[in-house]
Amino acid sequence: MGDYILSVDQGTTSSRAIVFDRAGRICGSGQQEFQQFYPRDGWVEHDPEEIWATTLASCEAALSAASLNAGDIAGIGITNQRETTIVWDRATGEAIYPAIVWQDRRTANWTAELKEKGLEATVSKRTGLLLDPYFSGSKLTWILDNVAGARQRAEAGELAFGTVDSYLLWRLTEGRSHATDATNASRTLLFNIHTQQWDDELLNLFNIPRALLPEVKDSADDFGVCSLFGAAIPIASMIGDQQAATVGQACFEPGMAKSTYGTGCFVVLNTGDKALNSQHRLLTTVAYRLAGKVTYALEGSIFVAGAAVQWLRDGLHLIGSAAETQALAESVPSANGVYLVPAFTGLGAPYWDPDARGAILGLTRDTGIPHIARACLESVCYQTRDLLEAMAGDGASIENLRVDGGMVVNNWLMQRLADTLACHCQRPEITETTALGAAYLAGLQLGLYRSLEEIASLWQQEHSFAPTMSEMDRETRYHGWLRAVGRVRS
Ligand SMILES: Nc1ncnc2c1ncn2[C@@H]1O[C@H](COP(=O)(O)OP(=O)(O)O)[C@@H](O)[C@H]1O
Ligand SMILES: O=P(O)(O)OC[C@H](O)CO
Repeated sequence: MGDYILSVDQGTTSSRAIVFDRAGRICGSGQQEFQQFYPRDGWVEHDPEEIWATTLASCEAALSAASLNAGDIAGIGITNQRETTIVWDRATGEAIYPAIVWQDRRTANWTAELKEKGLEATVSKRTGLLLDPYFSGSKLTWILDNVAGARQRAEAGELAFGTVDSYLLWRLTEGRSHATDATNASRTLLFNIHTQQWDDELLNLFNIPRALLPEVKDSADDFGVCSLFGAAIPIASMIGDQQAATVGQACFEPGMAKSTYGTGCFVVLNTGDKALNSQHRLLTTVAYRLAGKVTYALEGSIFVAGAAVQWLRDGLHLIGSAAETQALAESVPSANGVYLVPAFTGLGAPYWDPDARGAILGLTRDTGIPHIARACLESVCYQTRDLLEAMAGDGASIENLRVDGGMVVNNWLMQRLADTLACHCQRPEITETTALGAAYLAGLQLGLYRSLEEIASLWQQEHSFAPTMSEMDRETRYHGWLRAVGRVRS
């Protein structure tokens, strides 16, 4: 057995697999995009079979790109888009309904009703979350109530529920393991983050039979064995993607924070063994659980970051590639008063407004594509500032932010981010931090690393962006953003 780790990163728009060596270097990777389904306004679905097929193909491609065989792989780590909800038949492994994606808002009315009944405080106290359709709980109830026979079959123990990690684990172990980890469980609205147990009162509230649920394990644990690649490989870690990036960025000390810019944007701040109760509508979540010990985090979740750039490319056809936004933004001295609020699926933290919709404001006869592209990138910076303002309100001021995700190759965006936040934005050598985090935890479980300290010593900075904008400029621009957001609120 070699000391390579195969890391599976199942994201919202593509499935990826990366082989890492012990030093955290990439040896080979594979990636496949898959189809997004928007069957109705506010609905977003994936085909679970496509999630599986693209994952499997990516793993095979990564092994082949690294010129390695299954026998060289010490273990597999799994990281995944979180909250996305799948129910499958335990006998056949087939899903009974498409995966309902985290961005899906179909249960907004129901979660609003629960809120009106005054249930949010109870739910928040136990889960650290809010009553929002983002999380898995109401999506699972919807499947049980809307797919013929699902509730009876669930009660009879014939069906299994899982977030994408559990579903992949089931497939990778050929139906032998039904488990999740504490980070993924902490996004379901059904899991008590203080007792680390599925919570009977929450299961009652959402009317979920216990027989559906996976076992909850540590993020580095013995999850089973995969024999699909020609040798038996232990699956040694599972962790939600934003938490995995927190590990990949080595944010192991309280006060350290990372921000990931992919489809959405997620800021995660390590709060150590304290589950802070946010007064500013941030989430309290499990950062990782190792050897039964929980490290908590505060999280700010933005639903649309890179997805707005994708919309410029695929929806409006204003650009040919995401990378073009940098030259376009640089080609004009300012956005000329234009603000783009990308509330395509409502607004996440700190607004939590599922009914808000997007807008481009401040258009004049002079507005051109460069201004819109620049406003699009700026919206990512302003939304991050909204989160950091909320964190500051909760007593956490962030001076250094470790950044990663597909968007951080954009140097203009990174400089603008540092200017908007008035903090240093540190880009690491390896920006595939999500896959890296899952690999590190698998390596920890298998004894390739002795401790988190050893993992932290592997983190290397590629570039740090320092703020240069005047305070007056920064504040004037941000106030314009707040006014624009005020215009799209429901
Ligand atoms: N140079 C760039 N400038 C701005 N945005 C970019 C750039 N390159 C990629 N992106 C955006 O980054 C996102 C892809 O990041 P990635 O981390 O792969 O996303 P995910 O894991 O959510 O699928 C896309 O939405 C894309 O529009
Ligand atoms: O697939 P990503 O990288 O956009 O991440 C999605 C998040 O996990 C949703 O909570």
